[in-house]
Amino acid sequence: MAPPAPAPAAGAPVPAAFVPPPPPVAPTFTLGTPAPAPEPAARGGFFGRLKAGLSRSTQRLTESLTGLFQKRRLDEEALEELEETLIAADLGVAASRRIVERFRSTRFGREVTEQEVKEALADEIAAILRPVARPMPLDPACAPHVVLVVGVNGTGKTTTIAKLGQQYREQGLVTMFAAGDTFRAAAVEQLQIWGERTGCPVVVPAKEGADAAGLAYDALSRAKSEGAQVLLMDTAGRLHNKSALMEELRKIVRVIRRLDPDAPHSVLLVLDSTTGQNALQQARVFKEMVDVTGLAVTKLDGSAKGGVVVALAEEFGLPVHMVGVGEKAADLRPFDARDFARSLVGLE
Ligand SMILES: Nc1nc2c(ncn2[C@@H]2O[C@H](COP(=O)(O)OP(=O)(O)OP(=O)(O)O)[C@@H](O)[C@H]2O)c(=O)[nH]1
Repeated sequence: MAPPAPAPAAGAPVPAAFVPPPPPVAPTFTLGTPAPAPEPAARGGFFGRLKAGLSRSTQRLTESLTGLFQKRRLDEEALEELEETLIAADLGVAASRRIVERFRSTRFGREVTEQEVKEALADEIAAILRPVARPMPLDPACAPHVVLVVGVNGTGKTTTIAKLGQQYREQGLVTMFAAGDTFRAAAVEQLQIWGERTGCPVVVPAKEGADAAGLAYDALSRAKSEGAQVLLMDTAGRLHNKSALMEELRKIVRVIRRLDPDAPHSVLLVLDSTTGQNALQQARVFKEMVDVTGLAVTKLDGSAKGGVVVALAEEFGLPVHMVGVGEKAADLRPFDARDFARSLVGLE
């Protein structure tokens, strides 16, 4: 598995994935509506990447399952081992228990094969994920629909904004970025580069350390006056200073509501799947700070802890709007419960 490419730096060559967007096509208003290109190929490609990407997570889970279910009676001991395996694969205690209880009530005492167990597991996992697999609703009539993008630094916020910007532009939507991580010059610069590559104007702070809420206000005023349909706002992610960050995020929300009482229309929390249980903790903390409306789970390619998506679904029930399975704009895709569940347990 190739390691993630480094974040773009000023003057870095343009990655092939971020070629200038093609001419706008008829607008569709949910993220990542599959391109009208040959459907099986597109799906196969994405499913293939998800499967390949999740292989480290899958391996962790299936290695234990293989030893466990070589035509074996599903007794108490086997159920206990199954529960431990699921917890070790980052699915979380609650979801693991729930799945095991379903196994107990439907298959207890029966002789089961590994294949049967995998199929049944995939079904149970998909059942937990299905209610949260929902695309991010977008209403360009809000003029603009404001998406506040929050999360710890390094989880993939800026890249996710860039990918979304590219996709929305391809859908013909006038999209703008706000570089709200005002204390990190590198973050502002990075967003400016992505703005140039994706053709999305970027509102930047007047100086390093400028008030993030002021920047947000300026960005929304400009987006309104320039007729933007979507405004993607980057924010700081300094979790070590939780109370200052909370104050900053709340102030941003207060201030932009002076211009649009319904803003932000979405608060997208970006979580890095490779951090496993940390992602759960981050979700808890950010939910306290701000009214998170949905999740983007990144870096599922190459994560050994992809099972954490199940734990997130079980604990928070927040919509998982999109998942990142690579560096390209097209690698940010809507979350499909069945595909994910089957990939995780190593099924086609
Ligand atoms: N493999 C892979 N890498 C990703 C994915 N999403 C983001 N990345 C990489 O993760 C790294 C961090 O992403 P950023 O977008 O810079 O993260 P950030 O949250 O904005 O972090 P700061 O810029 O530090 O605030 C970059 O190298 C991205 O290319 C993904 O889905 N898969």
